[in-house]
Amino acid sequence: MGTTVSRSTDSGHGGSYREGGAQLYVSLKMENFRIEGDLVPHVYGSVPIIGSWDPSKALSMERELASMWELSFVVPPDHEALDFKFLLKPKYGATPCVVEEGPNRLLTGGLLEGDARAALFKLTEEEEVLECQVFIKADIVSPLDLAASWRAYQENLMPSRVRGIPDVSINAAPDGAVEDGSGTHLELDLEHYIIPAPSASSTSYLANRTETPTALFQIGNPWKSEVPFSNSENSNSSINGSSFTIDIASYIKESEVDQTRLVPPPTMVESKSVGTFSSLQNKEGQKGLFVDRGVGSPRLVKSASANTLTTNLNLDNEAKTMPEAAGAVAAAAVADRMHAPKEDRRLAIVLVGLPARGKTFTAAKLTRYLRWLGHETKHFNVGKYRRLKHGTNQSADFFRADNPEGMEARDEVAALAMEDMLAWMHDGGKVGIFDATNSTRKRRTMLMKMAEGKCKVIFLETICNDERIIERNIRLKIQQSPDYAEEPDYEAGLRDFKERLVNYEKVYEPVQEGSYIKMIDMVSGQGGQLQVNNISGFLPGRIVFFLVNTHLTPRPILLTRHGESLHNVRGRIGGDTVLSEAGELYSKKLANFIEKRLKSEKTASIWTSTLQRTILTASPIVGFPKIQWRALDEINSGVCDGMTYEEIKKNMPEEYESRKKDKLRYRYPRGESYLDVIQRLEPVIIELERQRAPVVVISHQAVLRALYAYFADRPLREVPEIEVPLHTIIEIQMGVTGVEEKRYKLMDSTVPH
Ligand SMILES: Nc1ncnc2c1ncn2[C@@H]1O[C@H](COP(=O)(O)OP(=O)(O)O)[C@@H](O)[C@H]1O
Ligand SMILES: O=P(O)(O)OC[C@H]1O[C@@](CO)(OP(=O)(O)O)[C@@H](O)[C@@H]1O
Repeated sequence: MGTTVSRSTDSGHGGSYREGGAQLYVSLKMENFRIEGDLVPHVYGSVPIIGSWDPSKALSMERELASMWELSFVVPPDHEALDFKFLLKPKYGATPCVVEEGPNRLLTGGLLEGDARAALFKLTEEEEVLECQVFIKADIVSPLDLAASWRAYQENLMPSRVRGIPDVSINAAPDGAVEDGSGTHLELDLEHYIIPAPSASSTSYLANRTETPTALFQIGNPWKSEVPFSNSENSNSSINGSSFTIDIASYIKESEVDQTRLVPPPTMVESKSVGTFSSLQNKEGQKGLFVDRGVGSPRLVKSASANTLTTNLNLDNEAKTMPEAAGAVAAAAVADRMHAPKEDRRLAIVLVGLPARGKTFTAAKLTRYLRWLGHETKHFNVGKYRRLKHGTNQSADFFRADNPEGMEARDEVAALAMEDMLAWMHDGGKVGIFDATNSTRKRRTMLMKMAEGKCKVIFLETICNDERIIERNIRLKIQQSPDYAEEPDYEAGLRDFKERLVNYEKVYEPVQEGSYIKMIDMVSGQGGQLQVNNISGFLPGRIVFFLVNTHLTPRPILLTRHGESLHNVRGRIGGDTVLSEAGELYSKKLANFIEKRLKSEKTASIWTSTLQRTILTASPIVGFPKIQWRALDEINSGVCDGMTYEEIKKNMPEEYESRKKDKLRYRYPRGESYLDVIQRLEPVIIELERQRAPVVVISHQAVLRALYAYFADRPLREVPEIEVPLHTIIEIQMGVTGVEEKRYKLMDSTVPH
């Protein structure tokens, strides 16, 4: 038995690895079949992360395979040399504690000094010696490597695990049609396979699904309402105990005289990337710098179940709701909370635009995206406030700029909605989306003043110059808006709405002030432009990136799990097994279904994961390019991979219970959590938004739950329980009214999962 030592020489960092903040990444493995009972291999040594020579603070290695134990950690940059030793002791006890024989092992500048040797443990007085093979790998990694997302590290750049199948492939159509298992051609009547979709149709009027006005239900003068707010620097506020009074009338008045203050010169767009270092505390209460790389880091990061990941930064109450350790989101939030000015930690996206320009549509979509990514977001629709306070039957006159009562009433409801939004942010809300026309500079100035010192404001203006699209939008509005629900005469409604539009057009002032994003003719996904001014920061950057990729071209997205796999039959999770007989039959039925469903489409693509069961499910599909995405791989169940749920319950009861308690945040040791999965799926969502042709996604249960939650606008907490049965296709129809869903069940599944 011996020891293997390696040090990456091609890391490209050159010179001293301390330069540029590069750090030492150490991966240790120990192999022996005879380590049993309570004894678990540990590592302890000269740096705090491995206990500073205190055996009780030694880091425990994790079982990777039956006979292989593993531990990786990153040494903080202020430690030149690392002395360490292996020891055996119980995971949660101090004795017995058997330290390996021989001198300390010394790593200097990433190189192991002295002889490579096996670890020898004297287990008994009678000199019984246990010899373990040891593998030591040290690597110099730059902070960027560590901080970058799962995509960046070599583990994820490995080629597909399914040998012989290229990442992109296309099967030519064979002579004759796809056959089913019995050899006869499947004549599919698609309608025959439709089953009811579980979620309510999302075509209902989007504004109805926005926040319920709170300010409207407060007693007293609506122009003077109490908002619990601590910031008292605003000249329009007066302190009253811990609450603070906003005098809305004075905001409006003041904004009439002071309109030039908010016009900074246009600046370049700045996009910042952030690292993912976070100071974490482990179960035993030891402090150490573990590196939270979010997803896909099974080799790099010490096992970390959800309950071991608690930030010890004493941040504000946002920390309660922030999905910890959710990769980029958590990293950005930590960085923002530590470095950004207080008001920049909350973001108000204020919509601007004439009626029927897609403001509510865009606001709802952005809300859905940000919530899905884990940012607490709410959509405040001023129209809803107006309808509640003034009824649904206001005529076009109400919207005339020379109608003082109408103007006052409209400003009032806008201010009330803004007030609700700011109060919500004060209670921990992160992103408020403020949806109204806000089409004059005076109104925007009022909103800016209200938000001063409390949140960052970005205007999001939707502009459309295509008369045909405007006409279509107007007709959609008449059909959907509660403003015309009681108007029996469609043409009269149309005339009134057009008159309302003219009233707005007369006083419309496009945004030229503050930070803004302008979406100009961005409906088709081709042409059009997105202009940005004075935008910086992680979240605004993501928002711009999201918006630039969205469009309204109608197309279906078909989501399906792979056909039943051998592991499904045995009730085992994860793995990379082939299909069962039933699974193979499904793959043929699916090919048949897709052939028929996408018959009239000029192009389409089939996306699979890199696991055999999805690739095999796609294999009978012909004529469409197939693309393998590693991001579509099933949730990584780490050390539980290949086990049944019963086995996990029996052998790792703590893990089983932790998952049961919080399935969304629970991270399998050396694997992923649902939140991790969501983070790694973000590029998939962006690409699904950007595609204009149909896409068929053949993936896995956990991944499809996460994708489906985005389209169906389901809250994160529900994600791990969403039903995604085998042998069923979920069709998401993207289009001008939003997202609609249909389900087709092609065959029964023989197993519950
Ligand atoms: N960027 C856009 N430009 C033009 N029309 C859009 C845009 N985004 C969505 N739409 C379309 O506009 C229709 C009406 O949108 P809605 O959000 O109700 O308008 P608004 O809130 O501006 O009155 C939507 O159903 C959608 O089809
Ligand atoms: O999060 P839970 O409910 O465990 O579901 C995810 C599990 O679904 C499974 C089946 O049990 O997906 P898949 O069918 O893709 O194999 C497991 O591999 C995976 O771990």
